[in-house]
Amino acid sequence: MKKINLLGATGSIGTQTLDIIGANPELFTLVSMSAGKNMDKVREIIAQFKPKLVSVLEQTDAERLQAEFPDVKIVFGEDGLIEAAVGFEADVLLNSVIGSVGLKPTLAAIEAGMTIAIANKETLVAAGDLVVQAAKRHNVPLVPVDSEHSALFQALNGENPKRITKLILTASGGSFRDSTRDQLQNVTVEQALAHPNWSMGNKLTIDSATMMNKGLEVIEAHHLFAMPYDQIECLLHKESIIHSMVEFEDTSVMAQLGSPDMRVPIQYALTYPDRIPMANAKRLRLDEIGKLHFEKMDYERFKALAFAYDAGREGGTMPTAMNAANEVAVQLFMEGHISFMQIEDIIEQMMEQHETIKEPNLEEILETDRITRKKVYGIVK
Ligand SMILES: NC(=O)C1=CN([C@@H]2O[C@H](COP(=O)(O)OP(=O)(O)OC[C@H]3O[C@@H](n4cnc5c(N)ncnc54)[C@H](OP(=O)(O)O)[C@@H]3O)[C@@H](O)[C@H]2O)C=CC1
Ligand SMILES: CC(=O)[C@@H](O)[C@H](O)COP(=O)(O)O
Ligand SMILES: [Mn+2]
Repeated sequence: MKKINLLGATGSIGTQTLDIIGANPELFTLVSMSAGKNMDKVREIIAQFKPKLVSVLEQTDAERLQAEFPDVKIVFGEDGLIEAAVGFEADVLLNSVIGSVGLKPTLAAIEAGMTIAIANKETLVAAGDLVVQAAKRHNVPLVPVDSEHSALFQALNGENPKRITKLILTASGGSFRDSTRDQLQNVTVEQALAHPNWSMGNKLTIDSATMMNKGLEVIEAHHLFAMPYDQIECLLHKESIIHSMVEFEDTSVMAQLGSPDMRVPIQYALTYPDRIPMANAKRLRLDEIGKLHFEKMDYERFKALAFAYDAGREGGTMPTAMNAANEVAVQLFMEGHISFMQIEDIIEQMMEQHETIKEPNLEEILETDRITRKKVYGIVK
């Protein structure tokens, strides 16, 4: 029986993780969880999964929940999130919170010696070196949940990493993949939220539309697989059937395929190195799909992806600043304060202004994140 602590339990990855836990009660149990503000969902989860501890964002919500569920320990805020990550000697932290707020709980869980199943890519972008170094120091596995990285992880199973020539991340192109840059001037939030293949949380769906998601994933891959940026390539693949590929010295290419269903990589992260059957999943029928399409990535069209390569190559606190600028800009776009194209402008401006700290410590990373967010709010005001 694997004891799981789940951050972001009310979100897209969180609820799909709960589906897997619920479908396999003899294998997995939910010990501790966190949520943000969705209290209706929290009540449902407590009733079904009976976790020992629940962390929420706001103190007032925590007090109300505590009165309703006296047998559950209810905590809140940043400290609560850390407690939810490390509590009760659980075996695995599945981190599916959104944003760099996931960094401190991840480091705490690594220090507690837990296996980390990581969906929360912003943490790896903001502080990949720190997280990977800590995981090595504590001999803790970092198991990817993100579909592309799970694909790479699977394609690399049993391979000699020295023989890799490149990692190929596939990209759907997002909601505006068939639009020119001119056509993006007045697009709406609703249009940006219409992803062609995946049903995901709002922030990630917008990231996919700007192609910043692929940029975050390039940096994520750099850290998870210790691969130089020159050996990480992105390829447009509209169907999201090939989830990513690895090319080796002998020219062989290993790909992982499947219908777009995040429960597959989530479950694999929980059962690795084993596999178990997947309830109600659609089997891949290539004879029905017929054709798969591939296009060269256009870095002029998808500027945010080019920014991410720049930030990754610069290293230090530059990816931290880029990520923080993106998180705030996406929020401001969703709230109607800026246009879609201004997301890129803000990221570019913040990266130009940022003075990189090489080999930053945790405080320097947190300070970069805080200052960048403040600057973005400042310019938009
Ligand atoms: N969705 C997907 O298919 C995939 C997601 N990922 C990554 O997984 C992570 C989660 O994505 P996704 O599930 O889509 O996101 P969602 O927006 O659906 O869920 C985010 C979760 O985090 C909680 N949350 C939001 N803000 C805070 C905060 N400040 N403090 C504590 N908790 C907070 C939310 O709580 P509440 O809703 O209660 O407010 C919710 O539980 C992201 O890093 C994303 O990039 C990676 C690959 C695929
Ligand atoms: C499901 C998943 O892993 C997302 O991160 C996905 O990658 C989004 O797809 P695109 O960014 O390729 O549109
Ligand atoms: Mn992905």
